[in-house]
Amino acid sequence: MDQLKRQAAARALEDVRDGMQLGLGTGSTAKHFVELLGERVRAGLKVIGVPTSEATRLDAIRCGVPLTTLDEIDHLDITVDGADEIDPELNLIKGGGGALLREKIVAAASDRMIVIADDTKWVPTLGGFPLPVEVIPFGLGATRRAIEKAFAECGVSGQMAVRNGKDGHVFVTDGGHWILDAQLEKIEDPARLATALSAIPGVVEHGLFIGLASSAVLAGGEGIRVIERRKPKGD
Ligand SMILES: O=C(CO)[C@H](O)[C@H](O)COP(=O)(O)O
Repeated sequence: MDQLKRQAAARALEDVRDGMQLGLGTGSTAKHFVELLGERVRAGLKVIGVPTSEATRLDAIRCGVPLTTLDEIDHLDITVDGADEIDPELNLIKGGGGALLREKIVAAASDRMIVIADDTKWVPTLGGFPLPVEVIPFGLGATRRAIEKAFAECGVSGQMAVRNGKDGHVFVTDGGHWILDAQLEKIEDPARLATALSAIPGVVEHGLFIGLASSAVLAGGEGIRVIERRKPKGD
């Protein structure tokens, strides 16, 4: 599986040109991209990156990839990031690694988002992977109830749990927030659910990435498949 992730990362790297400003995703697949990019940088490629997490920032520094911020530059050419699920419209569930907020800010600031994954992430309908919802700890009970109401209005339901870290304590995001993971099984209308969740006070961000991915590079036993989004970015 790790080989497939690296193959997808290598394929995305083929789209990177000298002088590009890149968003650097988070997770085990995106980490391969950062490592391969580092090799190219050491061979003379001139690029600059914006990391989507503290973990990726440290990886990029280790690999020698120069970094900047979205305060210093006004746009990114390409963001390359992984995903937890990808549907045929290239809508995504992200946030398995807890970096969804920065990942979405960076993807939205990019001309193109290339999603890299092994082909087990390709699904007909989103929802098998628990949907991460990043929340402010204050007033969590009220936020939870509002989220459950939004789920009901959007025709989905399922258990929701506060995410714990490997140490058994509550997982705290890079932004200092908590994550609720919702087991929804099938999200028939992800765009509607995304809009409903975004309207709830206390919800900082959610892991539904609608209309952000431009293409997906899927690596599987049969080789690599590149799927281009049919509609323009943002639709
Ligand atoms: O959204 C993410 C982190 O917040 C990751 O991109 C997603 O969890 C996929 O990770 P991996 O490449 O390790 O399977």
